[in-house]
Amino acid sequence: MTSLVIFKQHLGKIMKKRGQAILNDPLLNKGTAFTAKERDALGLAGLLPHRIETQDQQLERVFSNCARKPNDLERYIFLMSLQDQNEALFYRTVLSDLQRFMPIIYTPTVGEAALHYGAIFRRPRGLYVTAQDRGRVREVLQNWGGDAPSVIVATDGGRILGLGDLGANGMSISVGKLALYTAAGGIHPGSTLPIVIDVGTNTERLLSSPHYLGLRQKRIVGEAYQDLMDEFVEAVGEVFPDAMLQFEDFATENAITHLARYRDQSAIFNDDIQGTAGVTLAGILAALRITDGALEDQRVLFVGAGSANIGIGELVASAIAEKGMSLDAARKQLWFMDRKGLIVEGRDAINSFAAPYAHAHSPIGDIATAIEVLRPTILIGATGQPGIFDEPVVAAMAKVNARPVIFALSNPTSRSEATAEDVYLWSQGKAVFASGSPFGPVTVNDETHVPGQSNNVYIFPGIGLGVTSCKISRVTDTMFRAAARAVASGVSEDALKEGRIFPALDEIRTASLDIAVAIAEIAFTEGLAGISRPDDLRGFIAERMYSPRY
Ligand SMILES: NC(=O)C1=CN([C@@H]2O[C@H](COP(=O)(O)OP(=O)(O)OC[C@H]3O[C@@H](n4cnc5c(N)ncnc54)[C@H](OP(=O)(O)O)[C@@H]3O)[C@@H](O)[C@H]2O)C=CC1
Ligand SMILES: CC(=O)C(=O)O
Ligand SMILES: [Mg+2]
Repeated sequence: MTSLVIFKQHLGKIMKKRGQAILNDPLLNKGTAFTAKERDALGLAGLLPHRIETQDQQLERVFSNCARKPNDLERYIFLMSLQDQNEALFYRTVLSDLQRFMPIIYTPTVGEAALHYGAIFRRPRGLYVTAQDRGRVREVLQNWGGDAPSVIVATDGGRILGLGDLGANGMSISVGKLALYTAAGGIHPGSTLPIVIDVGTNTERLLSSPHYLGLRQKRIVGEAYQDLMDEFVEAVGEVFPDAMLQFEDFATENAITHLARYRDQSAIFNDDIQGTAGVTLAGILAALRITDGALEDQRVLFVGAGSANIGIGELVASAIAEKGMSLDAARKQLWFMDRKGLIVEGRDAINSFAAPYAHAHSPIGDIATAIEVLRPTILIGATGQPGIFDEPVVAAMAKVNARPVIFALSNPTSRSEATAEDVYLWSQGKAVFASGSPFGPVTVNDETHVPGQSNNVYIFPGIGLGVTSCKISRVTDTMFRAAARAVASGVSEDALKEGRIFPALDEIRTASLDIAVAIAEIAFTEGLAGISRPDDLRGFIAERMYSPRY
């Protein structure tokens, strides 16, 4: 369902609801901004203070209240409470300054919120499907009761950011991702549905915490887990047939298994595998405009062989192969390391998904040596291990490249493989650097470098916008390559001059629209769109983007 249709539904709803029911509905509530006419027509007389405010005046109050909070976790709690009261004002706030507010509602602060979900819990949001719901998942989904969602984000909390298994606390991530679908992708907030699939947790700290709100048991595994997932996906297809389903922050093996099992059933994708791949390919393409390199000439060393890096490897290999070589040959340019060192042919304990990258080579244990031997042009970390890109690693990259490209993708900031400051300093300002969580500009030898944020937030909102606007039935890898090209081409020459290889955050809605148009074109060509191609495709999609102004 498009945002436009949802918007019309809400207009219909506001005509039906009256008085307190309107003030208690965050999708309808405007608080002190209801006009005198609206107050009379909607039975609000006496329910609000006398003074009528503009949204800008309300915004000023939000800013000053937010500024008074002692830390970002308190600002997160405050903003989530605003979202529960007045969604339009919440999104107006977030969009007024994404640079300031995105790190609060998303990484890094959302990581802290996920760690403390039970302790800071105020009110439920979304749906909680548990292992005990086996056999009645449909019924649970039907209890949603709100408007049918067009975008669902579901996690089982198996690997939240780089923070490990957080069980039911993973709900914070589903909520955070969907806030960005609305802010960055213009998906109407009334058509988003966050879900946690609570299958337990293996994290002892949570199991013994008095505040933990999830199922207090170890994770279900094997057949019991797979059966629940099958039932869940089937139930989503029946209860919410028009919804796109995004899998988020499943542990790697489950992430890869679910994607392979369900991706051909409907519009389903995995953000950590495909969204991360899209944004990183975008970053590489933009970085090559700085280094003056060609994609097919790159050698990439991936540190970490989990869902994030494997997804990136597969997309980068397919993009290199598009330049005119076989997928096998393209994969030979990509190398992977895990905790046991370089993944090479014949080594033990190689996961099946990493096997295509186990090239013939002698073993190498540490990253700096691997760089000296393999001479990668690009180094990508997705390990959740802070600081493993240390001075010898960065110096080795700077020794073998005039402009080394280094991505430290792990989130939140506390898990980043390196800080921006260290990478610029240790490479004497030569590195083209991006990170999963934001870092500020760094000046080295009087030159200021602005790190990019290589985070899938640059991809999934645009995918959602395209899929929901044009009723796209499948989300394909071709679409993620197109999304990457769309984001990379949105990076200005001025941005590149300061080392920034992603669009500025205040341009993210344009980037999402570019992606939506690009993937819709593919869907029309491949017969995957559920509508006829509008003459003005860009205008058609743009007019479906939610605006939080009253
Ligand atoms: N920026 C973005 O948009 C995104 C970032 N991420 C980030 O990526 C990170 C990883 O996610 P995911 O791939 O799912 O996680 P996994 O935990 O499945 O994978 C981590 C990988 O890192 C390896 N590793 C751990 N420690 C080291 C080490 N010291 N040296 C070399 N390799 C090591 C592990 O090796 P082994 O197999 O031997 O244990 C494993 O292969 C997370 O921190 C997450 O926040 C994820 C998605 C999007
Ligand atoms: C950004 C993201 O999806 C992650 O760190 O898991
Ligand atoms: Mg994720």
